[in-house]
This record gives sequence, structure tokens and C-alpha cells, in this order.
Amino acid sequence: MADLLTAEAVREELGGLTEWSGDPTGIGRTVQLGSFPDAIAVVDRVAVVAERLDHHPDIDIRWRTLTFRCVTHSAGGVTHRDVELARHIDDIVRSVR
Ligand SMILES: C[C@H](O)[C@H](O)[C@H]1CNC2=NC(N)=NC(=O)C2=N1
Repeated sequence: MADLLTAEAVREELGGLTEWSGDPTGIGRTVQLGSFPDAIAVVDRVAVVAERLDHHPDIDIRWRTLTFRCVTHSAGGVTHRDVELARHIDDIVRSVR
């Protein structure tokens, strides 16, 4: 798929996403919120953005700890859409914290 990011490009993008790690198979971030309701508020806001972008993260919820993973399933790897979604997730986490 033409828009898949190379390992090098993923590394470069992760340079600007300091809370994120990953490789061409996916990028992820774990974040601990102050409470379970705060964690769910983040998930709720991410859901709104994901619908608008028509691009959805995989989300693991454990009490007040969230793990997000962004990968473009249809492309089989990381694309710029995942990087964009990761930036939105960071903005939302900052706004709830
Ligand atoms: C039809 C719709 O555009 C697709 O199913 C979208 C929805 N959200 C998606 N999100 C992600 N992360 N990868 C996809 O391939 C994807 N596909």
C-alpha cells in the first residue's frame, strides 16, 4: 500500500510524539488518568474524533489506565492517518488531565 510509512518514517514521526512508541506494525501510548470517569471521558472524546476522521484506535481500558494503539488496519501498517490520530489523542489527554 502506497501510504504505508517506512520504519525510518515511523521513527521520525515518533520523534515528535514523545509519549508514543512503536514500529511500522503500529504505534502506541499508555496513559494513566486520575480516575476511571476521567479515563472514560478521554475514551468518549477520542470516539468523537475517531468518527470524524473515520479512523479508530484500538483501546485497552484497565481502571484508569488506557492503552491506545494506532494502525491502519486496511493498509496493514502505520500511515499518516495514525500519526494524525495520535496527535488528537494527545490533545484530548492534555485537556482532561
Ligand atoms: C469503512 C471504514 O472507512 C473503514 O472500516 C475504516 C474505519 N476505521 C478504521 N480505523 C483504523 N485504524 N483502520 C482502518 O482500516 C479503519 N477502517
